[in-house]
Amino acid sequence: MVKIKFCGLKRIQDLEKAISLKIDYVGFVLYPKSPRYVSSEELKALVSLSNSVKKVAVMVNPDYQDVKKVLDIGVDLIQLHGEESFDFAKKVGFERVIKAFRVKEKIYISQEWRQVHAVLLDTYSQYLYGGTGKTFNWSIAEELVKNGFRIILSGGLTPENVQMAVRKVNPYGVDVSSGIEVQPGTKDHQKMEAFVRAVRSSLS
Ligand SMILES: O=C(O)c1ccccc1NCC(=O)[C@H](O)[C@H](O)COP(=O)(O)O
Repeated sequence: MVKIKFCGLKRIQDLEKAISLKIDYVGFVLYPKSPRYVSSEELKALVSLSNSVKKVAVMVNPDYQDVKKVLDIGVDLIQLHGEESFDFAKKVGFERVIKAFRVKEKIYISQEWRQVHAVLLDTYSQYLYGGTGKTFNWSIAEELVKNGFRIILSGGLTPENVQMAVRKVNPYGVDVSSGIEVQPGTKDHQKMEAFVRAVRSSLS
């Protein structure tokens, strides 16, 4: 079954809805310039309510000390969403890292990155690190899956297009943020349900 990650959760009621849908990962954005930013205090409260789901902290070019503090709060995985090096991921611990790569027209990802928990492919923008709501050429993701990468497909997924994406790419997982939102940081519960339904019926 394709794994599902909802990202950019800020509100307790959205987290509770995500948990009730039995998805696999929830993501909290710790990048201060994001409209989906959560503070350490907010993170603590959200993490304490998320027992039955993997908790992912999304960070952009963090210091190792900041990563350690976040792991101490109880998150399971760190999504490195900037230009972090392979050595930095090694220091964090490969099993705890989702490495995001932002795709323009082409991308080369060296084989050593296959050691991390998963590689997340998102859409490149010169203005935003994430949450663009835009798709990229899924053939690039399809190729990396065929080359043995554990890919979480992201960027512009919605309840309407996710089934097509899963059928084309056959990813390990899918990630969505703005496609299930009313506005940045406020999730739409009907869209959350529709997204999960679409993913779970995509292979039948
Ligand atoms: O969502 C953000 O605001 C964000 C800011 C800085 C770094 C990463 C961010 N989001 C990371 C995610 O994993 C999003 O789910 C991903 O970019 C897809 O977003 P969307 O295209 O809106 O589904």
